[in-house]
Amino acid sequence: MARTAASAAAETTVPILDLRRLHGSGEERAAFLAGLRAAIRRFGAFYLSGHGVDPDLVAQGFALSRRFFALPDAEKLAIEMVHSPHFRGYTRPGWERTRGLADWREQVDIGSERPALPGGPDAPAWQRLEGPNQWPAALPELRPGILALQAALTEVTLRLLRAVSLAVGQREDALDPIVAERPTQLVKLIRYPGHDAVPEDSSQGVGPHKDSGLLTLVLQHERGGLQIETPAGWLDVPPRPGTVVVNAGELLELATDGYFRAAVHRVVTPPAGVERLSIAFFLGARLDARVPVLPLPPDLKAEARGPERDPLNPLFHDVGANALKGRLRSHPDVASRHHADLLAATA
Ligand SMILES: O=C(O)CCC(=O)C(=O)O
Ligand SMILES: [Fe+2]
Repeated sequence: MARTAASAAAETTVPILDLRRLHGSGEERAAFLAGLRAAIRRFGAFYLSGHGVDPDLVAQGFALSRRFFALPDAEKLAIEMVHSPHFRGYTRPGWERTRGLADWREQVDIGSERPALPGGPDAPAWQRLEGPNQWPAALPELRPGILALQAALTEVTLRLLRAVSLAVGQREDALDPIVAERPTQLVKLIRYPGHDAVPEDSSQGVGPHKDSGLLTLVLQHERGGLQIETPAGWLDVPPRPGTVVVNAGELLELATDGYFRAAVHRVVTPPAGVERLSIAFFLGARLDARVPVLPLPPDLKAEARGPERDPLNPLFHDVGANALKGRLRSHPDVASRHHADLLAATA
């Protein structure tokens, strides 16, 4: 049924789903899957409880993040992203862009820890996204701590992805081929400085966007600021103890032919004197895969609107092209230093 602005306005938060119910009785499992489908269809996002990620790993992740951001600028800039053709490393506040405007946050991008591919003139451009991370010499604990967290978040997100397939009437392994062996993993440690530390005319922590992969988990440390766009306006998604926020990404929008739409979301700059830490985990598909359009059952197919057509943000079934699009746009300094040939080709 079409949602009216009035009913959406009554909504104060996105639903909470308990992943333990997926492994409960038949009835619990069915209720979980129905709730999952409804939440992604309606909001593109939800809270997930019962996810089983070790709270100590999460606490350690935030502790490491805090220590990293407290390092002297010279230590952080030693691993600045502009040194990495693979878009890994540190980005200073104001250097990332969303829809052309500066995002007032600093962050470290830590992707799948794999060697660079050989490349060469005929290699597909997405191969440039694979390669080693940059690790700070001044904080050697970061590497094991964040890679352990990345592994735990990958495991739960893959489990959730199988549930998403079931929720739209597929076999649970329907999307396995596009994530087998080498899914795209990205952990982003993020710090949003308070309003006093950003230019006065901006409250853009990160501007409105869709995530380019399959599913994103957002861990928020104490402070809110994340908002999801709904027909009735922006909905706050503050932290809730024991939960993570899950966003559907562009590849799920493509796989369901728009039955699901990726969540448009943003983060608002915290008040003066307050900082906000978050850790986002992005699960994408294999960069060499093509996202299939799943054969939805007729009742769902009838409600699939097709993927959104936004000239400013075309969506690509070729996973590598979709991932590269987002990276080149968000990090123009990396793009012009390492990938000027691609910019010239798409200009
Ligand atoms: O920091 C957050 O809460 C969300 C970050 C986000 O949406 C992103 O980095 O894509
Ligand atoms: Fe995002």
